[in-house]
Amino acid sequence: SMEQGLVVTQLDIEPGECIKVKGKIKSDAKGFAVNVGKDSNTLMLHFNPRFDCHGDINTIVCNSKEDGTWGEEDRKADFPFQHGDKIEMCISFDQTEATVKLPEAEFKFPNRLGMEKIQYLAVEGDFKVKAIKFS
Ligand SMILES: CCCO[C@@H]1O[C@H](CO)[C@@H](O[C@@H]2O[C@H](CO)[C@H](O)[C@H](OCc3cn(Cc4ccccc4)nn3)[C@H]2O)[C@H](O)[C@H]1NC(C)=O
Repeated sequence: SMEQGLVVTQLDIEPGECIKVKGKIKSDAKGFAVNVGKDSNTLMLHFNPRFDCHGDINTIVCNSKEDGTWGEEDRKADFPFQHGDKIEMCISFDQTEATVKLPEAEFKFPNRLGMEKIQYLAVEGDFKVKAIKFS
């Protein structure tokens, strides 16, 4: 079965705080995802870089999930990832939007559910987590 990635629950991340995820993209990565929100069924942000999956090539797909139902997808123009990259991303949010900050790029996604805290983090797919930091 699909091996489960890192999951962190019982978090209490507030607006302006940052979740840092450091890791390595596998050399044969098809895609990976970073999910933040309340739990696996209620996501503020599903940040899903796709190298080659679901028919997408080198495309970041972002979405929200409310009570298990996906929202409208938001496909980003930039794709600042390469196979084998070691990356550090910093995820933060406010009442308006979530931000994924990378060294050379920044992505915004609306806080559609008006979430006031992040309690859940999951990293899935072809990404090897090396460290996480909450600040
Ligand atoms: C063209 C008509 C069909 O539309 C397609 O419908 C698919 C099913 O809803 C869309 O794919 C889903 O998009 C979601 C975001 O909107 C999620 O990315 C769905 O994947 C969830 C998921 C995570 N994981 C774990 C994982 C994550 C990354 C890599 C490996 C495993 N397994 N399944 C993914 O299956 C896919 O993005 C969508 N494509 C388009 C162009 O709209």
